[in-house]
Amino acid sequence: MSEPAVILGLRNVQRVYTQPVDLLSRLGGALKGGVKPRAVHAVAGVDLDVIAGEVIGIVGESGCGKSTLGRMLTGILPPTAGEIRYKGKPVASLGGAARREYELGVQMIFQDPYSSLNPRMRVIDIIGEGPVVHGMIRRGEKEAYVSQLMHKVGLDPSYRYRYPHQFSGGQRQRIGVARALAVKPSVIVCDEAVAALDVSIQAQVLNLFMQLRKEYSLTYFFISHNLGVVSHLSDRVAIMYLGRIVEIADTDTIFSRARHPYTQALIKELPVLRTDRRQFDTIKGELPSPLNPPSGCPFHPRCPFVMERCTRERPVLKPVKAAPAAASGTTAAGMDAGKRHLSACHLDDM
Ligand SMILES: Nc1ncnc2c1ncn2[C@@H]1O[C@H](COP(=O)(O)OP(=O)(O)OP(=O)(O)O)[C@@H](O)[C@H]1O
Repeated sequence: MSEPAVILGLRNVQRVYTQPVDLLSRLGGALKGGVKPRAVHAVAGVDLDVIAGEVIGIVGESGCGKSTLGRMLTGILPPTAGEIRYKGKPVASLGGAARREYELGVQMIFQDPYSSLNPRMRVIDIIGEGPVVHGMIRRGEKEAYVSQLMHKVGLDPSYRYRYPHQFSGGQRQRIGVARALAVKPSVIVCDEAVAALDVSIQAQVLNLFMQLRKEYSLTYFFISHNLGVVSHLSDRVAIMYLGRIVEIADTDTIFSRARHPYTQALIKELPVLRTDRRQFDTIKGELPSPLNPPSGCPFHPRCPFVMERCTRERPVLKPVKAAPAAASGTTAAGMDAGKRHLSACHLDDM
């Protein structure tokens, strides 16, 4: 069987922020004069192959590094260590036309449809200027091109000379989708793309994503704090905790055979999750500050199954041993990169 095409490959990707002092104080430090900025490992080493055409969901609590990871994928933010590859080539080494192909090929849709669109620009320019500037269409073709894209995303093309404030939240998010599509991307990174919308509108926008996926053969990197939202559209789900992936598997496996206690806790909470909540309040304790991460397994202070080993040794992400009932002749190690079930928990060694 041939290997699946990896469109984005991440190897030990990290992002360290030097935390400015005012941010430090927001993180709870009782800071008086003389405090030096400290390093925050927002993303502390992520290995991941994103397969062309898949929808991969990234889930975790606020502050676990999801947005930072998403921004690194688009090139907005460079990693401080590790490597990101686009279609097999290291992004850091791309220049000229190849760099431009990557930057256009990986587009981002942001959470806030109110602040992510320039209020002084008309929709025709928001959607159409990128393709003109990058030579994908001629200026004279802009009107027809934008009208066609507006139609595709469910907007009335006759509104193309309007400004963002003349649209509802859901419509603005559709403008953001059209702007991303306009430069013909292969990958779309959706960062909490429906979190700011009413629940009924969320469903419409999620359906739009799925419809466009088929039509444009898109790969989605779908970031959300809400496992419920992610489960509806993702082929695979990666669970992040304090800057690292702690479990990853196809969506059905995550729901039927989650191995990591954190994933299990997220699933248990699902019936009580509301889309406007950013914290999972039934998991014991709070997400530790990345300024001062716990020793050993980062989840150990909140884990109901904590063992002595967990307090001193950080478990690595490794293939989950197939349970005898679930093993159907294929071992986890023998499965392709897109299907593997990996978890980072010492319980798996028992
Ligand atoms: N520009 C920055 N400077 C300093 N620290 C930052 C910066 N951006 C993010 N951080 C810190 O990095 C960590 C990860 O933040 P990030 O926004 O990536 O997490 P997240 O999971 O996307 O959270 P949210 O869902 O709230 O956006 C947090 O501790 C955050 O305070």
